[in-house]
Amino acid sequence: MTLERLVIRNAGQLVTLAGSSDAPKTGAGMSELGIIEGGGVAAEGGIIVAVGTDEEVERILRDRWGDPPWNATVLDAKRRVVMPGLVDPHTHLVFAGSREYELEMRLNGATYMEILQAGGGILSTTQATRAATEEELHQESTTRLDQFLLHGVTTVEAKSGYGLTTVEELKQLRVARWLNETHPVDVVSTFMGAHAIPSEYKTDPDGYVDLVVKEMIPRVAEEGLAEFCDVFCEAGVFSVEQSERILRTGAEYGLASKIHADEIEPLGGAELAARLGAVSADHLLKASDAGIRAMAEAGVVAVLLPGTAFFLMAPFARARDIIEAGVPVALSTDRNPGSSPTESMPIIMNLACLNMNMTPAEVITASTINAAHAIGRGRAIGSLEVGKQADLLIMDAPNVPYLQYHFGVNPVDVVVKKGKVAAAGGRRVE
Ligand SMILES: N=CN[C@@H](CCC(=O)O)C(=O)O
Ligand SMILES: [Zn+2]
Repeated sequence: MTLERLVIRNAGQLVTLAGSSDAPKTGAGMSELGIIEGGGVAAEGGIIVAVGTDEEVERILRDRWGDPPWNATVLDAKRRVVMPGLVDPHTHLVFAGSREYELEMRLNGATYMEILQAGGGILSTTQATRAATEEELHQESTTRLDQFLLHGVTTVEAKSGYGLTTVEELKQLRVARWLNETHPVDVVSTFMGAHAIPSEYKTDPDGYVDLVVKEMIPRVAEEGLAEFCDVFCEAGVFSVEQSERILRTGAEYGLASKIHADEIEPLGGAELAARLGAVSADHLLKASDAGIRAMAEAGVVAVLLPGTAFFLMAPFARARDIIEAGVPVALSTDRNPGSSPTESMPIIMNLACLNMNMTPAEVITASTINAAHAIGRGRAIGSLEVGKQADLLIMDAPNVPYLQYHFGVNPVDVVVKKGKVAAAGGRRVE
């Protein structure tokens, strides 16, 4: 059996992001993209086998495959940007329904938390998700994954958290596993039973924490359904103490910690993430200076979600302060039906640049190699280096800054997933 071969040549800018597979980029390092002008890349069996100038790649391939013709798919990048596939490290992918009516309520003055406390928000999506079959959830989520793919995302993290009973949380995670098996986009699962206090436990929140800790986490671990455990640590949802108990139990069962931290109130989620050595702390709109410093010391990745600030009409996270403090920053859509209903990482990247003052180069780092580290995949994806998975994009842009300049359109032309063309010209390729 011959392994599938792919060659991309004639990139105007080949954005490699090489050299950060062991640890995410921080500070000035976030601006180092390892660009090769006039570059090329080749893959065999889904793995990158050559990266360099076109001449270097040709030489490596002659050594490896002999004289051409090579029986390979050869793509001409036409002097455009070639870069790693985007990684989205924070989504609530698997759910049923939509919540457009809440946008109108918010425009009329209701807040996100008021809607949740009145039994709407996450709780209304929970009702819809409980009522859906696994097949229905798989179908709805496949449509979302298709959109992710067309917008250049080749790996997503997906959280549970719209089940809020043991059976329903396991159902969501099984759908995520099924999507990973059936869709070209890789799906990395996170258990987030602590996403909201379900109505049944409204008067007994600690009883719900008991259920998460004593029943849900052991079952999730037993079935091997998730790699990470996440908590919505927020005033009126899960306290710092409750969050700590849940995340420590998750860690005992082998689930690495993530946390929705300091999104609406400055509760101390960033400090907790640092104390626990969490892989990432996400949102951070209200993170304190001390929390940010502690994250830098502990090496916690900050996953910033500017789509959420934009859609909730809230002040954006302090990306500049966070980067300058030495915290590695990643970006994500936070795809969910309430606070960020988009699969477009390119739009998120535009928002990060124009509303959080991240440079075009930092935005690329945050959406590739640093995002890969935020889900424990830094050694496998997120950069174009020999031995890594051949997930890459040809963009309709002559250079990196152009990607943030020509906003509001989908800049992705070709998506290569594991060495095969998975989408081109805005359509999936089977
Ligand atoms: N903030 C908590 N969870 C999600 C929103 C989920 C929802 O509204 O359905 C978030 O990350 O923004
Ligand atoms: Zn979220």
